[in-house]
Amino acid sequence: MLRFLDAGESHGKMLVAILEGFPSNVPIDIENINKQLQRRQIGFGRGTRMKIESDRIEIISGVRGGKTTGAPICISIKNKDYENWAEVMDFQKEYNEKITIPRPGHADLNGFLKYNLDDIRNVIERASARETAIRVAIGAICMELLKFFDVKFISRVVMIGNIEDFSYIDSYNEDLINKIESSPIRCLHKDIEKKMIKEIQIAKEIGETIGGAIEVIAFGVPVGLGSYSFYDRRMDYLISGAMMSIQGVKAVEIGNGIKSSKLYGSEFNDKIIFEDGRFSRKTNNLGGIEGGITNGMPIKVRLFMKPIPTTRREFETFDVHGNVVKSRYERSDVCAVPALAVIAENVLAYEVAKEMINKFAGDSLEDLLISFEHYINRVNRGEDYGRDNFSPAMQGQ
Ligand SMILES: Cc1cc2nc3c(=O)[nH]c(=O)nc-3n(C[C@H](O)[C@H](O)[C@H](O)COP(=O)(O)O)c2cc1C
Ligand SMILES: C=C(O[C@@H]1CC(C(=O)O)=C[C@@H](OP(=O)(O)O)[C@H]1O)C(=O)O
Repeated sequence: MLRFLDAGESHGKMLVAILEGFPSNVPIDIENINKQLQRRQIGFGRGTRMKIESDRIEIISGVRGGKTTGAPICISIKNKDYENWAEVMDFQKEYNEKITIPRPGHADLNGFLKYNLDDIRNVIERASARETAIRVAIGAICMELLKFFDVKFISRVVMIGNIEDFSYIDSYNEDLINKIESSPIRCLHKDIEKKMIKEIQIAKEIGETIGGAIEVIAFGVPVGLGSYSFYDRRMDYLISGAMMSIQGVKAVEIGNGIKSSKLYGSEFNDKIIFEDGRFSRKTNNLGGIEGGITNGMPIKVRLFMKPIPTTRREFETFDVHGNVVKSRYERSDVCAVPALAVIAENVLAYEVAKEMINKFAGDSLEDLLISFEHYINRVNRGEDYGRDNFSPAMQGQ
């Protein structure tokens, strides 16, 4: 079973993670991981912190001679900003300037009360979305594995404030990807991109922040990941939980889930097609998941992100002692929706890789591929594919 643990504070020395259960012999090109980290950092609307950081992964264990060994993969990403925070973050010497004014919308007040702290700084440090950098690195390692199964991802921004671009993408296409990757806001259409940028600029000028939505699609995921047999094996449970755990995400839609409640069953169902010995679907309203199991269509997920909680615009609030005070502002992103798209892509890669490893259980890449090939031959059977071609265990039954 694939799993990971991560640790690290936003302004601490570094972020670290251990990924366990990853198969051996998977080539790891560190520049591919760094590319994902870099993609997460760009995007119109980010604050000054992203000018300080230039995230790069360091591999500490589990990879040797360019390939995974099957041992736990330990990775880290340095926080360059630590240099400016060494005194504040010192693990021994207490820092005297405590933060006592919680920001609504952030974890500040709840974390302060829950952990019986005397400084909101301790909440901020771990609640921060800085943690998404290491999660992207984990997902990027999973992408290195998924390449062997031809699983590919597209992510883009579909909404900023009131500006929408829900145009339909049904296939993996390099041309589309180039357009998205060259857009400062990961928007597919230039005219809409301009309007989205304008929305962010207006928010910034008035000291406000703004949210939006993204879409991520995984192409090439085979039929049969996840299961209906138990709630926590359902693919939609796994994906939506992982996506909701990303800071600022307030809603997850799988396929055209929101529209579904307005349609008749026969309009919404994705009709079954059987052609050239393969099953597929006429449409993909369900976003590639039925009964908790992938159905071979692209997995399509939309995430809706609230506006960033920290605003430059001042307001009256309460400090932790119950005194009326002015709100506190240091620095902040105005919009992080483009970054969310990249995060979601990598978070989805982890969930898909985890279920691929569950389904095609093997300790090495070669074992996984043999199991995968056997399975794909079985499910994509042509009309002449008889029972004898099933696994040896089933022959003669
Ligand atoms: C990439 C990214 C960057 C973010 N940047 C900020 C930020 O600069 N300031 C801020 O207050 N919140 C920021 N957030 C959102 C907060 O981390 C988040 O709202 C907070 O941790 C509370 O969690 P919740 O919104 O999931 O309840 C960011 C989120 C993401 C995904
Ligand atoms: C550091 C990152 O995002 C941070 C997420 C974040 C928050 O409150 O979630 C607050 C900001 O941090 P700071 O207070 O240092 O400016 C963002 O920059 C990152 O994405 O790498």
